[in-house]
Amino acid sequence: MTKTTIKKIGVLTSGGDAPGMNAALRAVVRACKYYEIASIGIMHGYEGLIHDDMIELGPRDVKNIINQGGTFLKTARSEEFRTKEGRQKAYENLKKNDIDALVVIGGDGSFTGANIFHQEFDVPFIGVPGTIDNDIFGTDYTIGYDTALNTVIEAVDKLRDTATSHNRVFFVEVMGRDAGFIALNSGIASGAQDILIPEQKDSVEDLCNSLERSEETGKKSSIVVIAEGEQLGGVYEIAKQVQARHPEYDIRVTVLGHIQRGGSPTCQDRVLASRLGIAAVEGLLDHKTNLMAGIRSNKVVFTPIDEAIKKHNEIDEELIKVANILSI
Ligand SMILES: Nc1ncnc2c1ncn2[C@@H]1O[C@H](COP(=O)(O)OP(=O)(O)OP(=O)(O)O)[C@@H](O)[C@H]1O
Ligand SMILES: O=P(O)(O)OC[C@H]1O[C@](O)(CO)[C@@H](O)[C@@H]1O
Ligand SMILES: [Mg+2]
Repeated sequence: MTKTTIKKIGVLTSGGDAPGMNAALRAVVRACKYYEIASIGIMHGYEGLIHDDMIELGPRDVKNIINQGGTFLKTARSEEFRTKEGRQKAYENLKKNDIDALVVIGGDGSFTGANIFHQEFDVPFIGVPGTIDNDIFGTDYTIGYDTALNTVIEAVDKLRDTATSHNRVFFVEVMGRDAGFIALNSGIASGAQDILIPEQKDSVEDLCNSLERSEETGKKSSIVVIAEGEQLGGVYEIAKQVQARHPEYDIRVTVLGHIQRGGSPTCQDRVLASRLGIAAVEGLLDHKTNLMAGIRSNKVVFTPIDEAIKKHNEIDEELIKVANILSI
């Protein structure tokens, strides 16, 4: 199937939604029109392939969505697609709808699914990294990450107001079950006293030392940003352990949760999504497959999907240093 002339591209969004997925969808649909091929939107991620839930899309069908969070196509974490039978059904529906290739907008799991599907049925695909976590190798930024960061700092700025008024210590949990990019960058931008991420070995003792150090120099309230995937047992457990060592601290915990996944995408996410959506279509028309379109040093690049899935962007040590120096 790889060398078939592509006349119709199917596009889906899969995994956790991310602000900017709609802008990517819009770009895919309009690029298809520009290159005079058809596009079809597959609903609910891989579920829509399995259950033949798809809609033909033209340029006007994706109007007024560039500014909207969520995903017009809906998304899902499809258990059935993890099975051979589920993927067989997906392939049959793909043939039935004359779809020649796929654009998969999602995260590492979605790319893994597409890769297995390709190995089994030789369906060409290109991945577009849409996840707030920024945990995908081969791109400096994933779609949704910048918006999520801005949502976090807006929330933490508000928490700072009340923390300061009451002389409190706030522990704020942000998303990132495996990655600390949101925590590290939002923590720096919101002036956190400490930032705990899964990629770093932290301890409650070090955290207490940091809080005590700032207290000694006159600090009356603090914000600690903690990534969801941090290894010390979760934000409530960390707060409990700090409270045990410092009964005098007035501690509060805030879990920002799914608020981080919503909202109108930032300019950066809209532009990124627009560029990558077009690149994915152009790549497929150029008979590229099993690649992810990403952005590196502000240039569109393609990375083998295996690398995008298996390799990891390292946490930038310079950012750790910045966070440490500024929390003096
Ligand atoms: N090994 C696999 N085989 C088949 N399908 C898979 C596999 N891994 C993931 N998928 C499919 O991809 C979907 C999305 O994967 P996952 O839930 O890991 O999210 P993601 O794409 O990594 O996005 P995010 O991490 O941002 O939420 C899964 O629900 C499943 O349908
Ligand atoms: O919406 P769900 O299925 O609870 O998933 C939450 C997870 O999805 C993400 O938002 C994106 O991968 C993670 O940061 C978070 O751990
Ligand atoms: Mg993932």
